[in-house]
Amino acid sequence: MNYISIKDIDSLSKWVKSAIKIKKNPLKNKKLGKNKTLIMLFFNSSLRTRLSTQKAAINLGMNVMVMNFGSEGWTLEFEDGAVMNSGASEHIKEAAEVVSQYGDIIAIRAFAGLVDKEKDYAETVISGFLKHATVPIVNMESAVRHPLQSLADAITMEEYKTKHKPKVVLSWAPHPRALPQAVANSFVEMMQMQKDMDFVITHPEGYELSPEITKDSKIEYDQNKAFENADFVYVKNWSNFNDYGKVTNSDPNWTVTAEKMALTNNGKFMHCLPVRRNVIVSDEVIDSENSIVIEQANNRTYSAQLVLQKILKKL
Ligand SMILES: CCC[C@H](NC(C)=O)C(=O)O
Ligand SMILES: NC(=O)OP(=O)(O)O
Repeated sequence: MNYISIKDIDSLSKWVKSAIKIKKNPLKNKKLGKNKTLIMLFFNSSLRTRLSTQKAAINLGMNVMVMNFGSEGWTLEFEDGAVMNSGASEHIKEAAEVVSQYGDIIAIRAFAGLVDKEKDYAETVISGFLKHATVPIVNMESAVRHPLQSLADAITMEEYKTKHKPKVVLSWAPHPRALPQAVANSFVEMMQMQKDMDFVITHPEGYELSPEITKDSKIEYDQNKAFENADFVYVKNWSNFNDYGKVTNSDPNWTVTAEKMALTNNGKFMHCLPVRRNVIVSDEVIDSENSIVIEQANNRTYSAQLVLQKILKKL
């Protein structure tokens, strides 16, 4: 069993309930991971994913090995049959097979390069590990998806929802750097699995996410209209998908302010973090009692722990 996409989950509602049960007694399965090793490979930076996933493994009694592959590992070649006479020192085939011998589960973070859309959306890096590794793979944010985040997001909304069918908004907000679409993509895919939620995506025209992700999800180009009566406002920047990897809009009118949150139904503010204060969201909003970003980050441990537990039980 791998965990690459939120769509690897057979029943989101059952997984969310299981995660909340784990949260109530996180050391219940402390022996499950005894003498099993989680290897975590980071091609990019992390705070929450690294610490919460390691904490989850510790809660299950696992050994953990972490490597900053991006700065400490060899440059990898992912193309089969490549003549390796330029930058790459090692082929993914050897790297994945060798790492598989050192651990029982491999978790990988490898962000989108935001240069070659085809390469990114082919999930080249994590697909290379999936193809050549001989142990289960967990996605800690790939080019296209961040399923540990979106499972934690689902857990958080379950904990905080106050009505049967809450309105949930995914809102773009400006950012000075080009960021991946992965978090937004996974949030959309998770929302499409929700049975009783009213979901809308809002972003400037031209900032549409991949249609293969959004499918028939509702898109509203007027942010204020999207915020009306919302119960959850999930905010995330992403770089342009159509003009791939570019920052073509940095309009501060999309920054989430108290005035915008006043349009909601006393809505909760959510963000995966890290967040650029007073660019993505005002201090007033993120410091308000309606902001649940810290508990949302806490739930990353239980999201990861449920995934690791399910994989361990199948080893
Ligand atoms: C969890 C978010 C990771 C990353 N954020 C940054 C700042 O690179 C992103 O936007 O995908
Ligand atoms: N939300 C999230 O994945 O945070 P990090 O990038 O700090 O791991």
